[in-house]
Amino acid sequence: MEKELIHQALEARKQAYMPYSGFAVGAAVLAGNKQIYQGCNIENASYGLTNCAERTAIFKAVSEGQQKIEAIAVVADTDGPVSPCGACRQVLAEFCDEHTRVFLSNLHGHTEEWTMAQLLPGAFRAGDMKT
Ligand SMILES: O=c1ccn([C@H]2C[C@H](O)[C@@H](CO)O2)c(=O)[nH]1
Ligand SMILES: [Zn+2]
Repeated sequence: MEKELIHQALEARKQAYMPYSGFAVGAAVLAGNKQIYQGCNIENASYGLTNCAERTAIFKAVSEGQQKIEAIAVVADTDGPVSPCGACRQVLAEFCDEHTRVFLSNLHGHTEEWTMAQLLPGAFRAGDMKT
């Protein structure tokens, strides 16, 4: 499973739209009945509107009715395993539980496995709100 997910993230990375940073990222989300949703980073001339590969993949899964992410892989050309940004960690936390497996890798196959709880300890969740 882990190898296939990382492979799918590598394939998704080929679609990256990154004319401003030149940094291509790919992600693959495992959800539902072993379905995989791929994502790449999509930049914008208004830089702040850039969407990371992780969020692209998550939003694709959710928009297809998958609200429970079982695992995610992320790949980029980094020295060590790529490190997801804070925004993506928070968005991931919305659709993962603390045990969700997170595979972070680079082009050399240097891979680390994290849990969601390790990726964003103390994540803010809807259940925290007293409304
Ligand atoms: O984990 C990460 C880190 C960065 N990026 C993208 C955003 C931007 O397009 C480029 C440089 O930050 O890489 C991702 O997609 N995922
Ligand atoms: Zn991000």
